[in-house]
Amino acid sequence: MSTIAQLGVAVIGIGKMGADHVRRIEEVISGARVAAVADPDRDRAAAAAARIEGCTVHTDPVAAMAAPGVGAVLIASPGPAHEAALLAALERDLPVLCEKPLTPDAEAALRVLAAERKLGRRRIQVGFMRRYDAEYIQLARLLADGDLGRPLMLHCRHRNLSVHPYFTNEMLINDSVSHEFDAARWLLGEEITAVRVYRPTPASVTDTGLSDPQFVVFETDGGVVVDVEIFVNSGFGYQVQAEAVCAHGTARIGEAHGLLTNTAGRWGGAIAPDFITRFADAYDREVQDWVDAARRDEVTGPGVWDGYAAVAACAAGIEAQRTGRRVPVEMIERPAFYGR
Ligand SMILES: NC(=O)C1=CN([C@@H]2O[C@H](COP(=O)(O)OP(=O)(O)OC[C@H]3O[C@@H](n4cnc5c(N)ncnc54)[C@H](O)[C@@H]3O)[C@@H](O)[C@H]2O)C=CC1
Ligand SMILES: O=C1[C@@H](O)[C@H](O)[C@@H](O)[C@H](O)[C@H]1O
Repeated sequence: MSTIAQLGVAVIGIGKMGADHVRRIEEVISGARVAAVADPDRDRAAAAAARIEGCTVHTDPVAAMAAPGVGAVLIASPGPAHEAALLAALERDLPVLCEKPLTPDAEAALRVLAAERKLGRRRIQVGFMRRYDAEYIQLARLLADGDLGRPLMLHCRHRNLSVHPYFTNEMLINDSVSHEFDAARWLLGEEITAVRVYRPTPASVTDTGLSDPQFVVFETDGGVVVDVEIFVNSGFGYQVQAEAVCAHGTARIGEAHGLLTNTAGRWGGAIAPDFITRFADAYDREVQDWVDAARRDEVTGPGVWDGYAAVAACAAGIEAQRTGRRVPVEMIERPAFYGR
């Protein structure tokens, strides 16, 4: 097996996540360098490239993919821009790490799936970083061991300090709850079959009409019921918690992260401000794994099928959010190409 000496990565979209991934590739992980960056905001892209020798700056993602030294693509643009970038990367047969959501709707996800199948080999990994988080991995192993018995329910809480002002109700599902859809599929090894969304009297409604918080309930084909409190402008910090209720016990992650203090008649600790802090280790492991696999010409992380399954659940979630009804998830049969 041959291994590429060092992977030259084109990073597409240099916002909050893209800039953090540029730093990670340059300063944290091994085996890769940032060879090109692209953002419609040229100054933003130039600022990220400023201290990186040989890194070219582009406003057009396709030009970045064609730049000298580029052998892989990391997509961190907003969801609606993912399909075009994914198809362009597949046309060049480049390995890709694409931030979630794969796409904002199921039709676009199926076009990406068809393009990868036509290429004839898996090239795309989707950025479901919770699969690389130490606590999630512990929970996954515990459930797989079976000591607690059959999982019956998952209770999840997903709170952000705040989100971008452009965040919408659809993004609450596509960008935020997509993590719980993927985590539940991965933890349980089951597909999601139906989604319902409750909208309590909101704490806030933003200019985009985002009503916050919301409560999402979904079912799996193994009969597990999952509930998710999603509260994206909570104003107090970033919390991602999950509790599995099984036939012979329960298991909980995400309760307290980091230092706990006892002083002056009080105990307490800090809450992470955002995902960049809370999931720093998970992103590092995710990107390192992706680079290592890409250098061997492989994809080992969550792929297009996982991205599509989450998008299909999101589509049902958005319809459920709009109508207040229980909406079944519509999915195609899993192609043999994507294994089991
Ligand atoms: N895995 C995770 O935990 C997280 C994933 N994300 C995902 O990362 C992506 C980016 O999110 P943020 O960094 O928070 O957004 P952001 O708004 O901070 O950054 C997006 C950047 O993409 C640029 N952009 C817009 N259209 C573009 C296009 N067509 N081509 C290239 N660049 C374009 C914008 O100018 C901006 O600089 C989204 O898909 C989001 O869901 C975001 C936060 C955490
Ligand atoms: O992926 C993410 C963001 O896009 C999303 O906006 C947040 O709600 C999530 O917590 C974060 O992990």
